[in-house]
Amino acid sequence: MPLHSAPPSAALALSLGEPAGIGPDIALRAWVGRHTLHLPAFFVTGDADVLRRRAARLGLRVPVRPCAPEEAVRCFAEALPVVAAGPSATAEPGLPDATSGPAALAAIDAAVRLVQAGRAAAIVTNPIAKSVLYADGFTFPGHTEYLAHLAGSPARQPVMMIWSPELAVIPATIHIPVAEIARHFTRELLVDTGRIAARDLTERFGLARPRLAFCGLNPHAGEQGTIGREDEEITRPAVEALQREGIDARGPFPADTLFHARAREGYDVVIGAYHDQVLAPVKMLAFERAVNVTLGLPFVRTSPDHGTAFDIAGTGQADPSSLIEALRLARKLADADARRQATHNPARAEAEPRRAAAARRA
Ligand SMILES: NC(=O)C1=CN([C@@H]2O[C@H](COP(=O)(O)OP(=O)(O)OC[C@H]3O[C@@H](n4cnc5c(N)ncnc54)[C@H](O)[C@@H]3O)[C@@H](O)[C@H]2O)C=CC1
Ligand SMILES: NCC(=O)COP(=O)(O)O
Repeated sequence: MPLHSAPPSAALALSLGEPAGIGPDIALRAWVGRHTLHLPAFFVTGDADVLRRRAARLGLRVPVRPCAPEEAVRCFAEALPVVAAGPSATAEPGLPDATSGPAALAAIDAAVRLVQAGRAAAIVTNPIAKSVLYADGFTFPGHTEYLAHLAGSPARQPVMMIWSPELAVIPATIHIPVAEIARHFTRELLVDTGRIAARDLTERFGLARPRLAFCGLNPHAGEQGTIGREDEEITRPAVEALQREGIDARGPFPADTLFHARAREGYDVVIGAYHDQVLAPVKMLAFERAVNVTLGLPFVRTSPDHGTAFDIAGTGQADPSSLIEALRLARKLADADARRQATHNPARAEAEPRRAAAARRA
């Protein structure tokens, strides 16, 4: 899939997220800390009034300024740039309402359109409440699958990685009921996931030969097939298939002994069978620093590792650290994509600013 890359001067697009969640709180607090934290410039896509109301409630003096994406870098020093998108949202903090879903979705759609047009360097998404969107008829499990759909990704399954300096993990199956995990846990899924992880960790994260550790589905990785056959019949053949392609895949390993400090020195990322098997360890180790990254997309997308935290929205207790790390990582990965594109295709890289200008005029 060709990469979308914006001129290095383009800002990051941050989607508003669920208007009743902590997305507005952490966006405002990140902007307040922009100078001391040396944050890359970003603009929010969504309803500017949500941010104005939240700033007033939190007692934050943040000038919220509607602008075009191209003005965001210049504007960022003195105001929080907002690119208007979608309908007004009326939800109070902690209380999503009927305007929540459409507003959250429009903010994501706008961010994607802008990155695809080369008008944003990458997208960072604030948390959405899945149940609120499902109630509104949203048919994708989460951002990960929705973004892959918008990007026209050919992958059988988009890849979610939660990355932190301490530990990086990928759940092979994502937001599905536990009762359905075994049915979705296939050799093809693991091989596809391993390939996408190996490619993005090499090309975007700069690891020469990423080491992928596969978790077993069963206790003790099945104990040679005596506690469930899946790890002998699915996980091991998937690891061997990846090894034949030259990918450094290892396992299956029992999940219970894969996350202690010495074990973590033996791999770059864990590919687990299901969501909680691998997200619980990384959130325990690095809740404030971990970042959700979607792998295999033609543009960069990161997100804080946490959710909408309705219990503390609008109270001033929301910690913006994970969003700050998500902004930093998005900038780093987008710059890596732009450098790679310039190396592999200098003519295209040179034409990119003209293409983006044409897209703006269109
Ligand atoms: N990327 C996304 O869009 C994500 C969305 N979600 C959604 O979030 C909603 C709530 O999910 P929960 O499981 O309750 O997880 P949550 O992460 O929203 O909250 C769990 C606990 O951590 C606290 N917390 C979370 N972020 C915090 C922060 N930045 N600073 C201080 N405390 C924080 C909350 O107050 C709560 O006590 C769900 O609807 C879920 O679908 C969950 C994870 C990621
Ligand atoms: N638990 C992670 C999560 O819910 C994030 O999902 P996504 O919206 O990034 O697909």
